[in-house]
Order: sequence, then C-alpha cells, then structure tokens
Amino acid sequence: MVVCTHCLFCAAEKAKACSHGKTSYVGPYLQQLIISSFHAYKKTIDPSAGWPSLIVIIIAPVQYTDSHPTSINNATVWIAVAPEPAQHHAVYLSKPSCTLPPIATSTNETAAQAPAPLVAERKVVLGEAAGIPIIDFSGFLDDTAKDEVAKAVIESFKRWGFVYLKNFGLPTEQVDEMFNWASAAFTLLQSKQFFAQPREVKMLAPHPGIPHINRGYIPPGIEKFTQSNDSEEVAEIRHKEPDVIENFSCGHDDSILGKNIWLPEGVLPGFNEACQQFYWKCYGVEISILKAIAVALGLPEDYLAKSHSGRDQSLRLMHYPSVPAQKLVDGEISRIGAHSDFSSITLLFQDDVGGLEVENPDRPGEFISVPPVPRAVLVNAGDFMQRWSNDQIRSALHRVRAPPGMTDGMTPDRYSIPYFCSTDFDLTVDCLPGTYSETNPKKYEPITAGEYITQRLASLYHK
Ligand SMILES: O=C(O)CCC(=O)C(=O)O
Ligand SMILES: [Fe+2]
Repeated sequence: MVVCTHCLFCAAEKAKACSHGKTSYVGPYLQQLIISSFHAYKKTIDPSAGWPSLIVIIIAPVQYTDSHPTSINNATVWIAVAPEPAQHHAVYLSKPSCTLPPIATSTNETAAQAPAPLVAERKVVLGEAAGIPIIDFSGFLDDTAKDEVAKAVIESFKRWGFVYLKNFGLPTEQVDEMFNWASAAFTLLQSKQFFAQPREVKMLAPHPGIPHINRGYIPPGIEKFTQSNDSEEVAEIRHKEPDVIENFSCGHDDSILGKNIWLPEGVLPGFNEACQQFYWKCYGVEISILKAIAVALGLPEDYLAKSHSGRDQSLRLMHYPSVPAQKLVDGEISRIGAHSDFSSITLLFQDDVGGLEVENPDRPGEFISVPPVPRAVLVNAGDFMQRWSNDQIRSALHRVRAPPGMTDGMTPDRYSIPYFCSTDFDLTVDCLPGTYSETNPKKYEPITAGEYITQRLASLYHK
C-alpha cells in the first residue's frame, strides 16, 4: 500500500489516483485520524521547549513510510501508515535533535515493535505555580476531558479565584495552537511600541476624562486601584501611595463604556488592528471558559456565555514604567494597589517581569507572589462572578508590587494585558440556580452589570 503524505492534507478521495503520482487510499477517515492524532499529540508537548522542527508520525505497525516528507507548522513531518484502521494507534514526535527513529517494517501477520512514546500521557492539571493549578484546557475544547477540566477550573476559582490555563485556543484554531500565544505576544509587542511613543503621540488617543469611560490612553498619575468607593479616601490613598502606571483601553464601539478612541491613522501602523484582533481572540477564549464554569456548576453549557455578547468587554494595555524598587518595597509608590476586578472573569497576559501578588486564601491580608507561567493565561474571577455564584467562586484581591526579591536598583518596565469580560451591561445578574437554597439563601440583591461596573470605574479614575 502506498500512501502519499501530501494527500493527507489535500482533498484526494478514496481510491482515486492522486496527483502526486501514487495510488492514494487517504479518504476523509484517515485524513481525520491523522490530523486528530496529531492534535492530541501536539497538546502533550511542553510548548516552552519550543516547536520541534521534525515531527514523526507513525501509525503502527508500520507498513510503509513515505519518502517525501510533508510539513505542518514548518516542521518536517514523516508519516507511516498501517493498512488496517484498528492498527492506527500510535503517533510519535521527535525533537529537532532527534534523528528519524528507525522505521520497523512488518508483514500483516507480525506486528512491528513500535518505538516507545517520547512524551508522557496527557494530564488535566499540569502542575502549579505558587499553589495555583496550571490546567491544560484543551481537554475541554476537544471534548476529551470536558468534565475533568471544568471541575479543575472551578475548584481553583473556588479556592484561589485564579487559575492558569494552557492550550486555551479555540478548537477551530488548533491547527496552530501556538498562534494563540503568538498573538498575545504580538499584542504585548505592539503595546510596548505604543508606550514607547512620546507622551504627545499617546495623547493623540486621549481618554476623554469621563470616569466611567474605559477607552483611550491614560497617562501615569491618574488612576488609583483601590477597593474604596469613597472619593475622599481614594484621594488620600492616591496621595500617600500613587500607582505608577499608564494604560490604553479599547473595546466595542457600541458599549456604554464608550466608543473606541484610536490613534489617528498612520501614527503607529498596525496598532489599532492588533488590538481589535486580539480583543476578538480573547472573546473566544472567554466564551470557552464561561462554558467550563457553567458545566462545572451543572448548568446548560451556554448559560453564562449567552449573556456575554462581546459588546461590553475591555482590552487594556498596561505599562508599569521602571521605578526605584526600594520605593515600591517601602510603599511610597505602587504599581497597582490591592483590588478585586469588577467583571465576570479577567484574562491576564503578562510579560516575564513578575510582581503580581494574590491574597492568600488561608491568611487574609497576606499576599503571595504569582509568577508568570510561559504560554499560560492567568484567569481570575471578578466580583460579578462571585455575586453570580452566591460566593461559591472567589473574586480575590490582587496587586502588583516589585518583582520578587528585588529591593534596590531600578525595576524593569512591566507590560501586561488584562481583558475584562463582562456580561452585557443591561443584564440583571441574580444568583445562579443551584447556588442558593433555603439553608443557604442568596447573599446579594440582583444588580445590572452596567450599574455596578460604571460605579466602580468612576471610583478608579481621578483627574
Ligand atoms: O498587570 C497585572 O498583572 C494586573 C492588572 C490588574 O490586576 C488589573 O488591571 O485589574
Ligand atoms: Fe485586576
């Protein structure tokens, strides 16, 4: 049996002579099998080790190896295929340093000894950082471990209010899961370029000065993150310990958070587009996470997602300029004061500088340093999710301080991108079914997201 690997990725139909000069039996079944094995396998790769340049897929026992390698994601792919579907079970992958494993040949009667797999079995919880679980989200996206992933996510939200997710890409984009991370990295890069512009340029997209509007550029010294709603108290805290940050926010033009305020065309080519594209990419990720939360709470999968149309989210590029570390340690200035987020969930993409801290669930008032994990998005639940879940899910206090262990010299600049996911602002949020009972009554009055969030945004922004 001769299989042309090129045909695996073209639409050659069963039993048709393929255009590459071989007899192809690669119909949709085998094509699907190989592509899905490849995806399943790909997810077990530690992405921090980099994308391999050589991938060997062997569907054992091996009958034939195509001598024409094809390529996926610029990696060379060799494929060997056994004729019987029942034998199609093993996929192997090789790092760049590996040479092509010896291909065993076999007859139909004697199965070849398949080489040992090079990677471990797929797990839902990949590890933890500062105690917070790092979860492989792909099992939820491809339905192979839906309940397990949903359960792991909600347990982490209940205990920490935070969870790290890896492989969080949309199912349709799994052809290149790297792309999801790459687009976060790309947006971080765009963000650096934006903040590197002189103040006059950034002020070409100025925040309009209306507190609840969350659009445009806010220079350092204007915002102060606190839990307080009292403007006098905020003024005092701001004076004592100003937040040294600048940021740029954007979203959907139809939101009550305001129309987008972009840089004029031609000022920083590609910036506005990168923000818009990343906004929608994040929205896709948000919807998947909301589905996982609903599944874990025993609700229909779309229960939470259907009230998040994508209109009232905010993408915020944050820049924490370099400051004397000692001043941060002494509390003379702050990067972001302790606060909880207002919305349903927040996706947080950060560079590798560190400094984010989360309140220790076992010791209120104490904060734990939460490191950036390569290629993981950190997701936290906001006040709305806490209200919605009748306090089952935690909206944890968090803040940004000096990078861990740094007490003198100048801190590096830090860049992060939170994406705040909100229910549509006109939606009234009441406790979710199943989160209250006669013995555990509702703890919150219904409230609209708009009312709550505009109130909180107003207390954040001061001229
Ligand atoms: O920059 C960070 O890591 C945190 C940002 C944050 O907590 C926020 O913007 O609400
Ligand atoms: Fe936050």
